[in-house]
Parts: sequence; structure tokens; C-alpha cells
Amino acid sequence: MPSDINSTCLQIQGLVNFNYTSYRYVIWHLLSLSFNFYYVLRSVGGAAGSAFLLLTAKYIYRLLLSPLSCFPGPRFAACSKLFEAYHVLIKNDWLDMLEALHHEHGSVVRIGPNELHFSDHQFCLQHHKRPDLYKCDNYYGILSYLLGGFADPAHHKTRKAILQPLFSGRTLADFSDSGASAHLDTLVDRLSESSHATGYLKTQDLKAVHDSTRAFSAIDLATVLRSMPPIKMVFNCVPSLRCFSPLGWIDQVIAPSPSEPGLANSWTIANPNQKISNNLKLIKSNSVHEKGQKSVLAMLSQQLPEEHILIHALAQAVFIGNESLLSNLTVLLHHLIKNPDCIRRIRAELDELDVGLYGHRIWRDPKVIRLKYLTSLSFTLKLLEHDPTLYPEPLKFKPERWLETNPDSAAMKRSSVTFGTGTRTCLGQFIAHQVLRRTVAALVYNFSMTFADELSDEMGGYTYLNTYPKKGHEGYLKLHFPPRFSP
Ligand code: HEM
Repeated sequence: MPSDINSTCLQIQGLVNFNYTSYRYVIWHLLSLSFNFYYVLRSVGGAAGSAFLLLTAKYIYRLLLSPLSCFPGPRFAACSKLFEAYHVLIKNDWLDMLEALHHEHGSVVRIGPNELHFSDHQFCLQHHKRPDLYKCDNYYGILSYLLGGFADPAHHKTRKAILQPLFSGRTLADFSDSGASAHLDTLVDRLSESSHATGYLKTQDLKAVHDSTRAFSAIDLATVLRSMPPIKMVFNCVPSLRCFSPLGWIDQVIAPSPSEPGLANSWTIANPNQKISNNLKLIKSNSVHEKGQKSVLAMLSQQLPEEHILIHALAQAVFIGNESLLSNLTVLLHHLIKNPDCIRRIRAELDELDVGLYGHRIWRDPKVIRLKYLTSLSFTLKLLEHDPTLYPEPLKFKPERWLETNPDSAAMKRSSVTFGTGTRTCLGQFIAHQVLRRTVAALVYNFSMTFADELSDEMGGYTYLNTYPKKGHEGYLKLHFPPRFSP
């Protein structure tokens, strides 16, 4: 019900703006009352008593006087972010809890002292398209020197203008011709060799990639920081404490220069990583690619001559790009194997290509990325993209839904937030589409994929499907890749 949500939104705006004066009046009274009590209690009860009184006043304000107090939701959530922390960190049921809260209270629920949660898809889309959208600094701010972590829209706009040209058009074509195709050659060769021996890629190799990306506990930490703002405040006040958390590793590699403009919380470079610096020199010196074209990295290094900013941009691609592609491919392969009909349709499309041109190295054919059915493969975000009114049978892996041309499917495509929306839309989405389509084409065409041990995957709850697995709950998708064609 978008119109309801809009009026709710206007109400929030109204409450905050219109009633501001009366609230200010009440707050002043409350504060002066608290201070009077504070001094009385300090003289009688000491520090513990005063702290108790101040906390009580804070919770009373949050419960009864805050502009958000008219919104429904658990009282504990209205008082403290500890409600979210408990469900995220201890009960591990935050998504289920959000769904249950919306079921009970409707489309707008208060989930924190200063936070409302909306379940209305259309409203979320409209909100995210605002050019002045601020990001949640508590969550994204832990990496506030990366484009995706810039909370301030003006700062974000300036940096994005520099990076955007490097993620599209010609650059992309060069990347997929040379870089992506060469990597897929290696992948298919290795899979063909290893399928006879172990049935899947050497786990050791995968483990190294997995541990340095998916299992990296910065995501856990970001969740902790989001639900427990005081920890982030402590990190902001004493940045050196970051090195005792998983952030220490990232900081060592990509610590920002304290002089960089727009950095809210800058800290000094504790341990600048010489290795990265040397690698960057190598990239700059090897700026001309095999076909006489410049590599993406070389272009980026020209565009962003300051080394520390260049490192931020590269780190972004590694952290965001690697993680997203890896989890998407995992989900895709899992569902493809579970839906052999989808595999048949992809192969039928690939069979229409002129195999004479590239042989079984079909991923090198530029037409691969324009095939209709293969193009439709996608991945939906939990909660936002499981809205049954927009996506009938939301839990079903149904690539066909993206191919229909009726008004409902047009609305569905407009509402898709797989790559974000508005000013923060994913810069790497065209690269991601290319990599995923070519990889799926390479694997589906050349191999008959099966699960290595489906029963144990099922009993384990398919943990590899979790986008951000909790520590100790990471899973590996293990597959057999028997080649379809003899060498
Ligand atoms: C299937 C794979 C991918 C998915 C599903 C995905 C999804 C997203 C989403 C949802 C956002 C918006 C985040 C937000 O609003 O906070 C985003 C941002 C971003 N992504 Fe991706 N991404 C993928 C692959 C990549 C790749 C491969 C790269 C780089 C090579 C990349 C680079 C970025 C960057 C730089 C941003 C920040 C954009 C900005 O803040 O202006 N992504 N991505």
C-alpha cells in the first residue's frame, strides 16, 4: 500500500518538523528536571544513582516523548538497540523477527530508538532514489573511505563521478575480452582435469579464496556495530582499538591518509603495506594490455593518481565485487542443479551458437551475454525481493519470470533492487552480469554438474547459500564436474 506509506512518511516529516517546538519545550523541561534530580542524587547516592537516573530519563524520553513514539513496535526496541543486538548476535533470528514484527504491526515498525523499518517495497524504492540519501554511518561508516561506505551524498557524488566511467562501455568490453575469458579458460581446464580425480576443484585453493573473502568476519563486525552504536563510538574516539578487531587487517592494507577530504574519522597509517604499493607500481608500468589497450587497473591508476585513493578504489572492487560474485554464483549453481529444466533451456540456447567459431570455449563468443534465457538469470534479495505481490511464488527459482513482457513483469523489473537503486546503484553490475553469464555458459555447456554430497548439504541446511554466513557457519558448495565432451 504505497499511498499509506507515503502518508506515514509525511506524518514522520510532520512530527519532526511541525511539532519540533513543542517537543523542544518538553525536552527542556525533562532535561532540567533530570539535572535537578541528578544533583540531588549525586549528593545522596553517588555516581551509580546518577547514572541510573539519567538512563531512566533517557528511556522515558525514548518511550513516550520521542517523535517516533507513535509508531508501533516492541517497547524494548524503542528503548534500546540492544533489542536488535540480541536477535542478531544471540538468537540469530533477526530476519524472521522483522517479518514477524511486520506481520503483527503492519508496514511500518519501530525497531530502534531512532529507527523505523518499512516492509513496503515501493516506499523503499522511492526512498532510496532520493539524491540526498544519507547512508547509515554506523554500518557503512566502518569503511568510510570506500565509495560504498561514504555516508555523505555530496562526498559520494564527487568520488563516483571519477570512478563511474571506468566501470562501463569500452573498459568493460576490454575486460571481458581479455581478463574474464582468460580466467574462464583456466577454470574450465582445471575442472576438466580435476573432475576425474576428486570430483571438484582442489579444496585447498577454494579454501584460500573463501577464507580471505566470504569467511572474513568484517561482516560480523559490521552487524555488531550496526546494532551496538556505542562500540562504533569507542572506535571513533580511540581508532587504535580497531586493530584488535577484524578491521585491523583491512586498515593495515588500505588505511586512509588523514589528509583525505571528507573523511569523518581519519587515523594515521599504522603499517602501510609495502607489498600493495609495489604491486601498484607494477600495474602502472604494465599499463598496456595484450591487444595494445590499457587494462582497467592501469586506467584507474591514471584517473586516481594519488596512491591511497587508488588503493581504496581497488579494495572496494575486491571486497564488494569478489564477495557478491562468489555468493551469487554459488546460489546460481545450486538452483540450476536443482532445476534441470533450466539447464536444458540454457544448453538449447547455447547450441544455437556457431560452435565452429570458438569450439567448446563458448564463453568467448560475445553473443553469449546477449542470449535471452541466460540473460534472465538473477538472484533476489531476502525480504525486499520476496514480496509475493510483486514476485509470485517468491521462493521458487524461476528465471522465466524475467522474460515475460506483460505490465506485471515490467513492474517487477522496475522494482528489482538486486544491484541497489538510486544514487548508490552498483557500479560493477555490468561486469557482474558478464562474468556470471559467461561463467554459467562455460560450466553448463561443458560439464554435467551434480552435487558432490547432496544429502549432507541438505542435512547441513545448505549453509553455503547464506550470503553473509556467521563465523563457524560458512559452507562450501561442492560439486562434481564430469565433462560432457571427450578431450
Ligand atoms: C552479482 C554481483 C553483485 C551484486 C549482487 C552487487 C550488488 C550491489 C548492491 C546492492 C550495491 C548497493 C549497496 C548499497 O546501496 O549500499 C552495490 C554497490 C557497489 N558495487 Fe556491487 N554487486 C555485485 C558485483 C559487483 C562487482 C563485481 C563490483 C566491482 C568490480 C561491484 C562494485 C560495487 C561498487 C563500487 C559499489 C558502490 C557504488 C556506490 O556506492 O556508488 N559490485 N553492489
